[in-house]
Formats: sequence, structure tokens, C-alpha cells
Amino acid sequence: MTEQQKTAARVGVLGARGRMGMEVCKAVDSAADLELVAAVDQGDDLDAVAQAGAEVVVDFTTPDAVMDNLRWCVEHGVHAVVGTTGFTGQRLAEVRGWLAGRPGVGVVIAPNFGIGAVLMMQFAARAARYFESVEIVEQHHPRKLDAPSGTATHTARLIAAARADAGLGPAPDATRDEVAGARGADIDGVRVHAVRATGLVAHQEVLFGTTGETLTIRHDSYDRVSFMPGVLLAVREVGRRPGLTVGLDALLD
Ligand SMILES: NC(=O)c1ccc[n+]([C@@H]2O[C@H](COP(=O)([O-])OP(=O)(O)OC[C@H]3O[C@@H](n4cnc5c(N)ncnc54)[C@H](O)[C@@H]3O)[C@@H](O)[C@H]2O)c1
Ligand SMILES: O=C(O)C1=N[C@H](C(=O)O)CCC1
Repeated sequence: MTEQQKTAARVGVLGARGRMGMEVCKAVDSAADLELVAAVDQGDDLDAVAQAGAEVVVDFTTPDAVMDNLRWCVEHGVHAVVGTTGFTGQRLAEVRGWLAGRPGVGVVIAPNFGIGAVLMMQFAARAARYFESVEIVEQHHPRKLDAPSGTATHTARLIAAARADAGLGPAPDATRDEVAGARGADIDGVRVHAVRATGLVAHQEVLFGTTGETLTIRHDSYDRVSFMPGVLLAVREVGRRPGLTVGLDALLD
């Protein structure tokens, strides 16, 4: 074992055989200051993570699995970086409840670890107050289990909060006859349309409109490697941030 390995942070990956998990294993393996000590997937025993002495766990599993995994991490004093989607306000409150009993443990949950995607969400939140209309179109690969995406849901919530702060009412929409779903999902009053097509990875457009002009903010992840700088940043930072951090914004600043 080299001197560097002795001081490297010990990382476990959950969902290690999945699309994101495999990419995370490669990224951790290639980082001189991190050591991949456990790669766990469905059916494997989580105790392998404890036995390997993991200090940080990265979870890219499924919305059905992630809460049990996260609870296990908090109970075992292991910091967690979570990219898995499906986090409602209720789920976040539950995680905060677990963390209250383990004040030294840090958890970072981010709907999108792409730096460009984080900026796209920030730009959208900043623009929201100036436009009476807004809709989100997210586009992903067809093997994605959830719709709309976690990123689109998070963006819609940020926009809705900014609109409420600015005293904006509902966006104008005269639709009277609708084939179910034609106007997309309603997330806190913001319409979100989900496209699934082979060849796509992860893409999102936020379309704003007001009299005489529109503004489109678009982000594209063409490769899952785009998420890795954000994931590694969170892995390095999570132990210095006890409690729950939602989104990558605080870590970038
Ligand atoms: N935050 C981000 O930047 C970001 C980026 C891409 C994907 N995601 C999200 O990450 C999640 C995974 O995406 P993916 O494309 O890698 O999916 P995937 O289906 O390729 O991988 C999920 C893996 O988790 C495994 N798994 C299921 N239950 C498990 C359990 N209990 N313990 C351990 N492993 C388990 C599956 O067997 C599979 O290998 C999704 O929720 C997706 O939306 C987030
Ligand atoms: O490929 C996925 O699945 C992705 N999920 C996240 C989401 O739902 O927002 C992030 C982008 C990729």
C-alpha cells in the first residue's frame, strides 16, 4: 500500500453495477485521494460496506431502494452522497430526523451532479420572476424509471418559489379540452414535459415567455462522465458538512 492510499478517503458505491454506479467506481478508482473499498449492488449485503471500513458511501440505486440504504448509512455513521432521484419534501424531512440523532454524519443529496445542470437551475430560478409563462421540457434515455426527472422536479420547485416570492400568479393557459397528459405534469404549478428516446442521456430546457420575447435555458449531458466532477466534489466535502445538504450549490460556492 502506498503512502497516498493510507490517507485516501475510503469510499463505497451502492448501485455499483448500474450506469451511474459503474462510472462512479471508475472515477473513484482514478482519484489519487480516494480509495474504492466496496462496490455493492442489489442482493449484496450492505455489511460489506461496514466491513470494508467505508467512510463515505455514494448511492445511485433506485427511488425504491435509496431510503433504506441512506438510513443504514446514517445509523452506521457513514457519510452519504446521493444522486438517486425520488426525494420529496417528506423524504427529506425523514432524513433530517435520522441525522438529528447522529450529529457528526453528513448527507449530500443532489438531483443533478452536472455543474452545467446546477447552473441551469440557478439561472432558471433567477429568470423566473421576469416571465409570466414558464414550462420545462426534460429529455432522457428510455431506460429511466422515473418521470418527470429529479432535475425537472427540483427546477420546477425553485421556479415556483421564485414566482411566489415575486407575487406572480398562475401562468396564462386557456386550455379547455385536453387529452390527458397533453399539457404535461403539474409540479407546484409549473408544467413539466418528459421525453424518452434512445440516444439521449440527460437534457433539459426551461422555456420562459413574456410579451414579445422568450428565453430558453438549456443544458445537455451527453455522457455520464459529466456528473463525475460533482460527485467527487461531494465525496470530498460531505465529511466536513454534518447534517443534510440538498443540491450541489452550497458546495460549489
Ligand atoms: N444526481 C445525478 O446527477 C444523477 C445522474 C444520473 C442518474 N441519476 C439517478 O441515479 C439513479 C440511478 O440511475 P442509473 O441510470 O445508474 O440506473 P441503473 O438502473 O443503471 O442503476 C441502478 C443500480 O442500482 C442497483 N440497485 C437496485 N436496488 C439496489 C439496492 N437495494 N442496493 C444496491 N443496489 C441496488 C440496480 O441493480 C442497478 O444496478 C436514478 O434515480 C437516476 O435518476 C442521478
Ligand atoms: O439518467 C438519469 O436517470 C438521470 N437522472 C437524474 C434526474 O432524474 O434528474 C439526473 C439526470 C440523469
